[in-house]
Amino acid sequence: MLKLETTPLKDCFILKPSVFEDHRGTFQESFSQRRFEEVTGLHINFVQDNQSTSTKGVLRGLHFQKGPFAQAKLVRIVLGKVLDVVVDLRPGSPTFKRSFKTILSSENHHQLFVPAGFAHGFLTLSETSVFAYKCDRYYHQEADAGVFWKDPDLNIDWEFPEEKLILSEKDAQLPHLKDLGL
Ligand SMILES: Cc1cn([C@H]2C[C@H](O)[C@@H](COP(=O)(O)OP(=O)(O)O[C@H]3O[C@@H](C)C(=O)[C@@H](O)[C@H]3O)O2)c(=O)[nH]c1=O
Repeated sequence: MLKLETTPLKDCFILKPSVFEDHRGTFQESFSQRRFEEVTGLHINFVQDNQSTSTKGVLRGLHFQKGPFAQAKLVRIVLGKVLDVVVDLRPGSPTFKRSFKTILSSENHHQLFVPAGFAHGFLTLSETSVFAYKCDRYYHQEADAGVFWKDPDLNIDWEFPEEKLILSEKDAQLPHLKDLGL
């Protein structure tokens, strides 16, 4: 069984797979194309799987790929706990510039579907995290883009002490929405 829960953002949803537990541990189908299509009605050809590890306080984001390289992503946590944040950057969408945040953890096993045209980021809340995601477009360095995590126009409460955040040099210098003409 795979359950879908809507979010306040258009086309963005949470997937909750069945998790089987026994004396050995747990089992889940972390992705089944057939079940994904049945539950979402979407036919998406995921072509790249990514995995990153982070320590507590690492904030990656908010990222997207520009134009024709925009990626839909199906994101999940393999180990640990993160605050996952998405922003609808699709001009014309009824939820344009609105954000949504949710906890993804190896306890709740939730997955988040991030539509193409969204910016995405996450903050590691556990001592370490292993984050995994599927993308429907290949990585293109030239199309790599992002929005500053603390953009006042987004007003996202990351619920974490700012002085303890760890960012890449690139992410610390990302533009604001208004610099992107959004
Ligand atoms: C994303 C990506 C990065 N790279 C390389 C580029 C760079 O040398 C190194 C680290 O890249 P980054 O610093 O961009 O990695 P990271 O900050 O983890 O980027 C990721 O953040 C999350 C929030 C997302 O949503 C992803 O789509 C992706 O943008 O890995 C690839 O080779 N392929 C890829 O698909």
